[in-house]
Amino acid sequence: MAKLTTHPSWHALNQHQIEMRDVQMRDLFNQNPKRFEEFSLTVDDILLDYSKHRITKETLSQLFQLARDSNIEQWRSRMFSGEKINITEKRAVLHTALRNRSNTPVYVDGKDVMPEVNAVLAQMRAFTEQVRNGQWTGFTGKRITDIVNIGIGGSDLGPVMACDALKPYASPNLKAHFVSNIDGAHLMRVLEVCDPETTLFIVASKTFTTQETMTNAHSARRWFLQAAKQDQHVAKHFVALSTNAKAVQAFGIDTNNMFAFWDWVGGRYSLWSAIGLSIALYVGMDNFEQLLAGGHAMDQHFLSAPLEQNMPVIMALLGVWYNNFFHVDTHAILPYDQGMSRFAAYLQQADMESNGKFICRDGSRVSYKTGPVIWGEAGTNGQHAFYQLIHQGTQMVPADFLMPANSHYKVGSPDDQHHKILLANFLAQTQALMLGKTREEARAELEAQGMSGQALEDLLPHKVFEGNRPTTSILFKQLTPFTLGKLIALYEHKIFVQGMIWDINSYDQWGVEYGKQIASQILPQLNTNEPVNSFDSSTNGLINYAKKIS
Ligand SMILES: O=P(O)(O)OC[C@H]1O[C@H](O)[C@H](O)[C@@H](O)[C@@H]1O
Repeated sequence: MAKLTTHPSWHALNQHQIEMRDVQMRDLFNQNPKRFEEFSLTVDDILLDYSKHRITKETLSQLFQLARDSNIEQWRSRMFSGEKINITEKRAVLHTALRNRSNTPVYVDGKDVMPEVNAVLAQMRAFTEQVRNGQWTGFTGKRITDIVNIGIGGSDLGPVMACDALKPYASPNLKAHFVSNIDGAHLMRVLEVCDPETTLFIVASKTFTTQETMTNAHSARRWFLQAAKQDQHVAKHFVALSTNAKAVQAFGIDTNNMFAFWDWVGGRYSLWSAIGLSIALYVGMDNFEQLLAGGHAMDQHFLSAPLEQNMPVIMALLGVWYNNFFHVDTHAILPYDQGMSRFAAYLQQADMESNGKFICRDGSRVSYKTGPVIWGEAGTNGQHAFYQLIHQGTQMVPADFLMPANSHYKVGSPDDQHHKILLANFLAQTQALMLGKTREEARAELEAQGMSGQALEDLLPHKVFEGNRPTTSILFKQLTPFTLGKLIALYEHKIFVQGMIWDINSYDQWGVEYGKQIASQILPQLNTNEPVNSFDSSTNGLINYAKKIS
């Protein structure tokens, strides 16, 4: 396959960037009253407005050519059909099969995976219904009031994000807690508010070997047994979500209480699998299946829409445009929805663990930038924290603004203004970032405030906004389970398209493995009193100092 930088479209985009560098979006809007219509797209109720970008029709056509030169359509079929596109781990990448509500067969190694997928969904339904209706009781016969998901990374971030986002659909009888950090504070703060008689622990780990999760799970079991006394009661209070039945058994969880998934589900793509059990318990299986249906609907769009009208493809290409041709370093995720306050954290893993790679699929080093730093915060909180830099800092920060048109919450009075104020802020920010404020406009504004002379001249440069800062607006009707499913799948496919263009393997994570390996070499050193000198001098110094003061 030709290298990315040898495609004619790559070269053309480099040339085109020189023409576009100083083009002002406000001029593009002035020149074309139909810009919004021409640079926006809907999938069901989700509107993607990408008109506030430094792009023209020409830019897009070259970007679509780059996607075609990178064989995006072929790669897309290869992923959906179960080919082992995760080449370093020799695995298929089939989170799409988990939400394949059409039930058409999906083959891995010649075997249709759908019967197994459906069997686990049925097991999840039976279990969640029993817990939610009080039939499943704890060791003293009381119903379950608290669920504690113990997991980290992909076994935590998706469930945390989705439970928070879908809180309006939650059962009033169940509280959901999440323990991920190995810092004992995380577990202890949760246990403090739980009662062992009414708490169900969900040990979520694809590998069932992750140090943080296993340590937390063992400690939770000790805490539980202090009250329950007998090992046999563990069966009522601990379930496992994993691909590793052997390790689950070794931990002491009955495999009847295990919900399986498979090695073709990447950790950061696993919320659709048994890893979503905490979501299903919290909002009910019908709502969980709505989430899956939303993901499936986006899959169908991604598979069938031509590249030019394909939402994930457009988002991916805009990212490539800024990343590789404007050389930006970051991308902000700014949901104007309190329930989505963990969405950026979720996408940090989805995107950065997938596309934070410098090795091409053929083992050579890339000669261009790959994944950007993903970060963000719920609006309007971010406005009062870091938006200053987005408005007037020296670097360009492309940002996605997301918002539901309707809130689940009505606050007090019938003329509740909360949601309108939120929307006004969303719109104001994206407009201001695009328009900026010229020197003339700033001057007129200061004069209108009665300023003049040197005082005005001194203040004037600080009041100018260059604008021309790109944003994507994503507006949707309401944050339902179905819509959340679509949004997550939208970003998953955006990440896929970018990874394929950058010619990297978006589905392994050797960098994370490396950190784990080093931690396991250091841990034994912390259990001795001897001074350590086997590492570099900084690491030795830190270990020895920590020992001295602890
Ligand atoms: O589910 P587990 O096997 O416990 O793995 C939890 C997490 O471990 C590592 O951090 C991986 O890089 C993640 O992709 C994974 O989600």
